[in-house]
Amino acid sequence: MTNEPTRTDSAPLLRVEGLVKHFPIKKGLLQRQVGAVKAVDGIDFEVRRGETLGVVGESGCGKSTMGRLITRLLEPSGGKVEFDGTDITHLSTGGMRPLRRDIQMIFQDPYGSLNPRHTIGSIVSAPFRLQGVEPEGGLKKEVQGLLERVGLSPEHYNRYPHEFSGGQRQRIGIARALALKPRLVVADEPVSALDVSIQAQVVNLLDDLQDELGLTYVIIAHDLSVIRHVSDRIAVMYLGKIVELADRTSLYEAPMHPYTTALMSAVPVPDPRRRGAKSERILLKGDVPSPIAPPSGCRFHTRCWKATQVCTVQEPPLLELAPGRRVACHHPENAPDQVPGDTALASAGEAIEIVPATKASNVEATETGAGEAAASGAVAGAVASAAVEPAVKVPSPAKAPAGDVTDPAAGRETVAGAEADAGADSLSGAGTDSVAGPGTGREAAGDDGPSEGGPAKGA
Ligand SMILES: Nc1ncnc2c1ncn2[C@@H]1O[C@H](COP(=O)(O)OP(=O)(O)OP(=O)(O)O)[C@@H](O)[C@H]1O
Repeated sequence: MTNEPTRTDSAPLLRVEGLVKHFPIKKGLLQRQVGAVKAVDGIDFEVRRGETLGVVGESGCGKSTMGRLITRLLEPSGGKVEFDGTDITHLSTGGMRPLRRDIQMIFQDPYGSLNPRHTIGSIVSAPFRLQGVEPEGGLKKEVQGLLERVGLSPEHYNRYPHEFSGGQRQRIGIARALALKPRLVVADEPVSALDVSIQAQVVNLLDDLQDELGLTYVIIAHDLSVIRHVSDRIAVMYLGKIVELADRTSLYEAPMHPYTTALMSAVPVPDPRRRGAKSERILLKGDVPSPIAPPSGCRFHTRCWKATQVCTVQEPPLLELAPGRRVACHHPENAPDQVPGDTALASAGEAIEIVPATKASNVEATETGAGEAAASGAVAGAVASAAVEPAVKVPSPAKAPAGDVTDPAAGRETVAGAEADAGADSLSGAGTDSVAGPGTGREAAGDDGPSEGGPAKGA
């Protein structure tokens, strides 16, 4: 069943160079452009065949926009997207149509992305209709086979989305995305709208399908426990930039970018016997700056405890500081300082607060609802024995109380959001079913079909 690569195995399936997406901000009667939201601001990476690239970062850092750019649901403002050697950056709707079979997207909100008036059979068979594909044994048989493959019953063919639990609806979305045997699947927060008890099942299903179908994944998530479980390599994003790109083990064991270090210190330890091993967490103070006017130099310098003068004026390039590890930082952790002896910023000492991990977990639990539960319960439960404990080098503590890390989602309304691309045609399936934006509602744990008990990736 594995899809055959059409080019040499060593060439990446997806290559992204200098990718940019600026959403124009328009004002007044004449709708003059007065600025831009720099959602994605020059990123480079590649995705190898058969791997899972995890993309992580705080809300508003541009993860979803990046996902929509590489699936060409959005038209890039600059840079290049190459899929299997073909430049798809500015392909028209018609030009993209044949590639829709190969590139699919799974969305966060399993309910909003399924048309409530269509039966499951009609939803999952939409990609075949849109692409004019007639499966060998007939459409119904093929769709029922797909339903079975994602852990649903073929009898569900004539039912409607509202009859299913959140986890089951996400399985339907996955069946639709996989209908035409794509080669690249971009999943945007595929489990974050699900109850934590269901998350592990869906993550394991994605894992199994990857092995079975030879899929390449880009999985976008803000939950580091989910990312740790699914990814081979991980890209960490901050304010429209990739600040670190590394294999999973290196990233979790010895993060190099201070932002990654702070993120990793927040990862709960799933094994209760090892909880004591992690005693401190780095809380970043201050808000994420606005992507309309990001800070000069290194975008993270306003919240970084290692920031020096050079960080305010010179943007650090994403450099390979160790084999397979790219980092954009003048003063990385676990690597030689790139600008030794530079004068520290006065604000650096106040940038963070070090708190005991247990207190921090409580804060997180009340703020996000399920942070630790997700890790220790469902998803990371599957990898508990293989959990990597991040080595957090604790810098000198600051004194003032921690501020919230907030969503910079500035001015989404004020912006010409509708620019969101007439040019971007719908993904197959999503073309007939409405695709909602990120959902927030958590689904109650319901009957979620057979549970998956697949082994954890790399465990
Ligand atoms: N259509 C749009 N028009 C204008 N601004 C947008 C649009 N889509 C996203 N943005 C802005 O671009 C920035 C990046 O948003 P994006 O959704 O990509 O971030 P994210 O990391 O996926 O966050 P989240 O996890 O909250 O979805 C945000 O400031 C957001 O407000």
